[in-house]
Amino acid sequence: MTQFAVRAQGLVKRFGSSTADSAHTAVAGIDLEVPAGSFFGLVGPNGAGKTTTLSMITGLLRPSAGRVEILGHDVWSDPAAAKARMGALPEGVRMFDRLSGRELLRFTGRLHGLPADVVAARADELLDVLDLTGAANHLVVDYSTGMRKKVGLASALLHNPAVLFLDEPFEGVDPVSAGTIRRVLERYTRSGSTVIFSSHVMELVEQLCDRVAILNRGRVVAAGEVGSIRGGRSLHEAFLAIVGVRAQGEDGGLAWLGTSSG
Ligand SMILES: Nc1ncnc2c1ncn2[C@@H]1O[C@H](COP(=O)(O)OP(=O)(O)OP(=O)(O)O)[C@@H](O)[C@H]1O
Repeated sequence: MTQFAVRAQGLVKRFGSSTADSAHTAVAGIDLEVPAGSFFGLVGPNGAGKTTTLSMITGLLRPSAGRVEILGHDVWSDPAAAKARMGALPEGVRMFDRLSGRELLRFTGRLHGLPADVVAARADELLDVLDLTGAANHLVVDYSTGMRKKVGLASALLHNPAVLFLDEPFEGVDPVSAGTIRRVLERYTRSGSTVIFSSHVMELVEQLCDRVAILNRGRVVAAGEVGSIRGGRSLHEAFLAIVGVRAQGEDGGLAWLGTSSG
């Protein structure tokens, strides 16, 4: 029987009053099944609902409707069990950035209840693998975007979770750091753990993931093995065909753009 790392049923998120005209449905009923051991990509155009979906799945945002399980544990009725099994690198969530990288990892490890010596050893190893040893004693507030992503990834991995959620882990990251992150994730999934990450970089999703879900306007419009979604095309082409691109010339207007007046 397939074991699911993540099972989401009927997830809905409405922002604003549910009755008023101003209510906005960001996620309009999502079902998602991620088999344990998958490298799973969540893709979609801007505003499709990726971050909102990941936030509901990881217990950061309460759904308006629906339920989510992590390895059989309900995220909202049994949060401690579900959260013990997951690590997350959310987008835009503040870190304790007045700590150094090493302090942040040690603090995170102690929050997970790990013994101090285990935390210290794992923190040093993660800092080394992620090329952060040289910056380990610098404040996180002074880190570059790529360094912040890497220390966030280290924090998410420290307690060796079975399921890892990453919201745009490669956004704003240079190719060297992206390669480092990639190697760590590949090493992690080889041991049977599960990664679910959102991205706009189709080439990366195509190379890394075995399964993918395409979101558009708050719904899953395609999901399955990457090969079957691609259907002989590149994932980029499949994405454009499934999501739909505006026909040429439909951009209209902007006749003034590029016609210099002086
Ligand atoms: N706190 C909020 N209040 C109101 N609307 C919100 C809120 N958060 C997200 N939304 C809306 O929900 C929709 C989905 O947003 P979300 O950030 O989940 O999309 P996304 O697929 O992650 O987009 P991107 O690729 O641009 O990061 C958008 O229309 C967004 O404006």
